[in-house]
Amino acid sequence: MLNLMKICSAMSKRLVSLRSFTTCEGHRPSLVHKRSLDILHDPWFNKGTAFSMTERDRLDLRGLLPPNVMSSQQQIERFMADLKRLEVQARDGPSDPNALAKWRILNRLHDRNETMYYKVLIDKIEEYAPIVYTPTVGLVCQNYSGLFRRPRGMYFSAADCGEMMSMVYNWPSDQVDMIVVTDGSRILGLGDLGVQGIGIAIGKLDLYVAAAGINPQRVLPVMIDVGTNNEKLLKDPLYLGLQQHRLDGEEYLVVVDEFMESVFTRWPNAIVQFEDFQSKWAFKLLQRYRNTYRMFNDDVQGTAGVAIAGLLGAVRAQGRPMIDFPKMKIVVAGAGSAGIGVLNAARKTMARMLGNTEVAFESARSQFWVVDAHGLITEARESIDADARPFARKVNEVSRQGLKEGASLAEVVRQVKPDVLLGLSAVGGLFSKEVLEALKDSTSTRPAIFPMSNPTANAECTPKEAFSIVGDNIIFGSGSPFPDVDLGNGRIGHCNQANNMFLFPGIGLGTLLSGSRMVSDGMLQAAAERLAAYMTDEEVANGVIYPSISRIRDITKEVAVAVVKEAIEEDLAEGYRDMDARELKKLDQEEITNFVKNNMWSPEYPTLIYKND
Ligand SMILES: NC(=O)c1ccc[n+]([C@@H]2O[C@H](COP(=O)([O-])OP(=O)(O)OC[C@H]3O[C@@H](n4cnc5c(N)ncnc54)[C@H](O)[C@@H]3O)[C@@H](O)[C@H]2O)c1
Ligand SMILES: O=C(O)C[C@H](O)C(=O)O
Ligand SMILES: [Mg+2]
Repeated sequence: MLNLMKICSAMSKRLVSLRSFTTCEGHRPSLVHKRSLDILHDPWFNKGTAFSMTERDRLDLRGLLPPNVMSSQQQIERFMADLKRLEVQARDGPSDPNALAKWRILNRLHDRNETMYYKVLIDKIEEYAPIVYTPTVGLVCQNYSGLFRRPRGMYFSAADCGEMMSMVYNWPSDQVDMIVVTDGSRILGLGDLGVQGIGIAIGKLDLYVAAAGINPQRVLPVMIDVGTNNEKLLKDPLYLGLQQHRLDGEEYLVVVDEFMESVFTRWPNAIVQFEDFQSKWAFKLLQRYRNTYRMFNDDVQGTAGVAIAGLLGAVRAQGRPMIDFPKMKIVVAGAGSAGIGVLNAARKTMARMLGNTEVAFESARSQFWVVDAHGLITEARESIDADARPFARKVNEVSRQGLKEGASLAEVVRQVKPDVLLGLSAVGGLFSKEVLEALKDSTSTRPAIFPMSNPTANAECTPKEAFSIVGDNIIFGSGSPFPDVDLGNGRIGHCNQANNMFLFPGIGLGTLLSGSRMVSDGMLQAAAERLAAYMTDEEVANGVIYPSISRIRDITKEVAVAVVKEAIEEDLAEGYRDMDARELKKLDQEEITNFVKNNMWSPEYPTLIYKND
């Protein structure tokens, strides 16, 4: 008896200690209010052939499944065998001929069994991120009307004005942590895809689950359908969205304002990521909401951070000290939401390094040359976009360099001999042979080339073109994934993926767990700096300036830790669940890391228990 009491007391102590250290969500039993087929049709609870016999009895599933109980590993193997079989049968998609077929199969798995879907995605992230995310997600959006099967996410249209506050209650989940919203007006470099742009919100949230461990029951993809200016879609009888031209001006703002008010009324702790809004609205909406709501714009702010990390990586790769960054000459092709976001952030970073004075900020401006669809932007241009104006070059300054208003990209590269050539233009092949030849005269020992536009066909150049024309000793980073280049003699030209996927999941997770009411500039800067410092000196010397996608869960955790720390330091952190602001402030670096790790969802089947109420 005494022994039994000792064992019980030891066990209860162990339970208490387990409770205080293990908050991993996957291990808790889940209460389920359904039985039978309702469970099998519910992707949140469905385990398919992995339901144990006792669970099948308890949940009235016996006879509804083949008798053999499979382990989750066996399920994955069966699924993988099917997926691989298809690779030799199907033919569609551009860079990967089977890409769309793979997406279809993965999407069906997503509909049937969320846990298994995310297990596949996490275990094989390198292979399937390019399918559920960039570049295939672009193809999916283009073909969405044909691919649409089961709805996923919410659609708010201009026709719903006045109704949104009640509509948000149609979503089945009382808790929503992450919302990704688009209006479909600039999907990757593919232009206005209208309602079909929902695919981009779904793809981004897939990475939120896979990389940041946001619970898939608490994500919400959203499409705000205010019409489309894509004439082809407007004429297509099968188009799923509103067949009208886009609302603009006040009419547009009324819709987005109502959406924001409605989602934050129901889910005050949610974070809203704006994605793929045309530049014209991207900046305006960011300014309009960023001090009131927990939101950020991924294309403006996420991209800026990823580019800063890449630019600092390029300085390191040249063997120069970081303080040399403000001396870099940078040519940017593209002055849209992404290009201007990068320019603003790079200028601020340079100014900070130079002492953060007004003089430093002013002088940093002269490190950039911006080329858009009309060529080099100078003050001589008749109408300059307000967001691009701070980067318009002075006429006398550029004339000393042999350049003038509207000079071509090749001329600019030839005259400036930049350290970095960065593309966010959405124009495939813009870094032509002529442009890359001109870059051979760069004054840098190791010029950096960043064709960041997506998807693959919109990349300004391929790594093969860059390495073969400019030379082996370059740094290369593209928005879409490309294979490394064989340089011969066992040497590899490394192709980095310079994509905002290395930041947005960590920014979202860090904001959520800190409970910060806003996403501050400091939090974004901390995220970028963490990414910049992530690679070792040896990796950087080998031209590896971003992690491989197989490490995305780790870098995301690290970025989230940096964001939480910064939110605490700025006194913005209000806490998350049991961890209130005061507790949060007491945590050291290791404890913050554990806090983040323990709150990341993993795809493991919980034991299900029936509860009737
Ligand atoms: N890698 C990433 O993480 C990442 C992040 C955000 C955006 N992007 C990509 O960047 C691209 C642009 O996005 P955006 O939101 O800024 O688009 P946008 O339409 O707002 O801007 C495009 C810009 O490119 C300019 N441009 C067009 N033709 C040009 C030419 N021939 N030469 C030079 N400039 C030219 C336009 O004038 C405009 O300033 C897209 O392809 C998008 O997928 C990549
Ligand atoms: O979606 C991506 O792959 C990156 C970026 O947000 C883009 O718009 O291209
Ligand atoms: Mg985007």
